[in-house]
Amino acid sequence: MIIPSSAYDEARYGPPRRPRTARMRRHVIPPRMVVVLLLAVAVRAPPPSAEAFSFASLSSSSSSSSSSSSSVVGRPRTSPTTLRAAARATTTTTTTTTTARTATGRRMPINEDRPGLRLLHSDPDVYVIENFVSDAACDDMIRAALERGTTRSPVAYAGWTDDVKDLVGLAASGPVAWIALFAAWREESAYDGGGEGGGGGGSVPSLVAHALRNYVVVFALAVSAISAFIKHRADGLGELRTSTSTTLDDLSRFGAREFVVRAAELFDPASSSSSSSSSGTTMHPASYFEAPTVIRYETGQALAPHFDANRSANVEDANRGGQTLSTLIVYLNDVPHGGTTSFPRLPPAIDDDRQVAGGTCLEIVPRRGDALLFFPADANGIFDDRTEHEGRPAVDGKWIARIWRHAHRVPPPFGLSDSSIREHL
Ligand SMILES: O=C(O)CCC(=O)C(=O)O
Ligand SMILES: [Fe+2]
Repeated sequence: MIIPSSAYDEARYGPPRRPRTARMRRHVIPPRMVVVLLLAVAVRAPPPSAEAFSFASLSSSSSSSSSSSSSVVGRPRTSPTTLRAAARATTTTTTTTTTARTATGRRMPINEDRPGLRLLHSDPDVYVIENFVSDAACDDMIRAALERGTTRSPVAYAGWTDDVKDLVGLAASGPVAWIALFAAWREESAYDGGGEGGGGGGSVPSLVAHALRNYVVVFALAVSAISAFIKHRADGLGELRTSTSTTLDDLSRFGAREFVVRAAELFDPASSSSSSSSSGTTMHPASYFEAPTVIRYETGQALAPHFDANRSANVEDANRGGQTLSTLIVYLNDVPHGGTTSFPRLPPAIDDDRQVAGGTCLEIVPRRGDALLFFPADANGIFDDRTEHEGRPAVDGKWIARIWRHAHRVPPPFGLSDSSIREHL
């Protein structure tokens, strides 16, 4: 809080200010004014970047015991607000931004010869892969999820590091500095103009000291307000994802194992068993996966438009393999009504029976055993905003299993353990 000059307590805040000298009074522009102007110029805020107020990353997570995460960025249809979100735990991160930063690089490589691979959209590439896993594997994954129990897929705030940085930076260099300086100047003026001591005080060091003190106080208040605002936004983001989910990290179950094996073959054309990491050590391709997450949508449940990549992945997702380079979803049941996966920024797939008839954007009808494959970021981890997507509200019940392929090894509890990979893959 800015302490009004009338309440100023010199005993507490510093020694009495010395009276102004005659020499100081002769200046046309009082020195304190010069200091205020100089400081104001020095700290003047640059124009906020377009993204300064774009709240984007949320991350949602399932509350299963071993949580994996990914990030989804979403903009709810119900709100014009842009949100950026990244998923934590078994989930989804939601991120939307007002400004598009389109990935320009190539996506990560895959096995292009995979039978059943069908391109629905090129650049950004979106594929359907027919019969990616067997019906029996689909049923087993649903059974495993039911046995384990699904819980509400939470949404945790991702991208918060950038958002906090932007807001704090903006506040620190702009409003906070101005308020602190103005308040200090007022205090000084009030003190000079008839305060106790008959016009004493008002020295430059004193003004600077007051400005700094005010700055600290106002800055602390601004940070508290920003924290409360961000928490409020994060809490609200939970509503963007109403499904329930759980993680399947037990590869002794054949359904999950089949899914992971197929995914490993898809992402590592060179070998279905092992590949070399850039560090020279041998890494199984599944080491880059988050453990499969099974997500259940009951009637009316949905996942709002979001992104699976997180612009702040290097920091916020460092313990889960960094950026999400690819999303692989398998539909575990046929969903005749509702529950489509849509890409609001991409055009409909012409003449494709997976495309929703009459749809205005790329919108895929879930069919048991089929996979949907796309790339939320390019091979270098650059976020691709064109891959915004959503799980439309379910009418019939819908089950999916999802693997996020990250840029680096994903250690447990988010990824699969080395022993599990060694033993089952
Ligand atoms: O439910 C869907 O169709 C999409 C799910 C999804 O985007 C996700 O889990 O990140
Ligand atoms: Fe997603």
